[in-house]
Amino acid sequence: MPAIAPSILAADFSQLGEQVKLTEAGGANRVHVDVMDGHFVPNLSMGSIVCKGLRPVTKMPLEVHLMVEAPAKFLDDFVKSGADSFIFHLEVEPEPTEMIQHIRSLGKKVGLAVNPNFAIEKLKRYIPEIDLALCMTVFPGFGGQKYIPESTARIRQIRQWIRELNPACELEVDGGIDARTIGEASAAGANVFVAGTAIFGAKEGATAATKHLHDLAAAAAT
Ligand SMILES: O=C(CO)[C@H](O)[C@H](O)COP(=O)(O)O
Ligand SMILES: [Fe+2]
Repeated sequence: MPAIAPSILAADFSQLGEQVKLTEAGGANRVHVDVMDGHFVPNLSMGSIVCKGLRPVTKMPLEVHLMVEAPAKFLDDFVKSGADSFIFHLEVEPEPTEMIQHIRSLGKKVGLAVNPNFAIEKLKRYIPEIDLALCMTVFPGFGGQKYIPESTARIRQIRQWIRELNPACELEVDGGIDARTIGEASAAGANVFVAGTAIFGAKEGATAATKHLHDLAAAAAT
């Protein structure tokens, strides 16, 4: 079963709780919280206070995507604020085992992300240690970008390694996922789909858009 993770980066922050509930009504499975520090990526976004605000509003797990240079610094505050899982980048932690174990010791799930120009071979050896691999399908830092077509072959390769090394590991895609691209990513082997603009910017509303993406991903799944 595919999972849809609405990225609140694209939500209307004047009514964030309501926006998240709309996606939950459409069958969303987890909330994707994009944390940017202005160093690892050229943009600033949100911190743990957003998780604290959302925690009482939704039953969905809160997944924190750390696009920051020093992810370890922020973990405790996010845990206190109700975060359920952390994704950090292999670019900033080239030897990630200690960080993976630290996140597990906090009782949280752990994901490892790679940017579109990062050698995925370096991710391979850590697949047995993680709960989720995140294949970025845009360069991180901004919502509303276009899916990079070369991502599809990368997704297919990572899925093959996951089958061989750790079949329980999830494969997430993030960036430019919409009704036109989700089928391709799903057919290539992704099973968790982050979508911001395609959900919160949808003419038909966030509930219908979430359901539509879910149906398309399920129909294309291999
Ligand atoms: O990590 C991210 C950006 O760095 C976001 O999760 C991603 O861009 C989602 O936005 P959209 O669906 O609009 O592309
Ligand atoms: Fe993200």
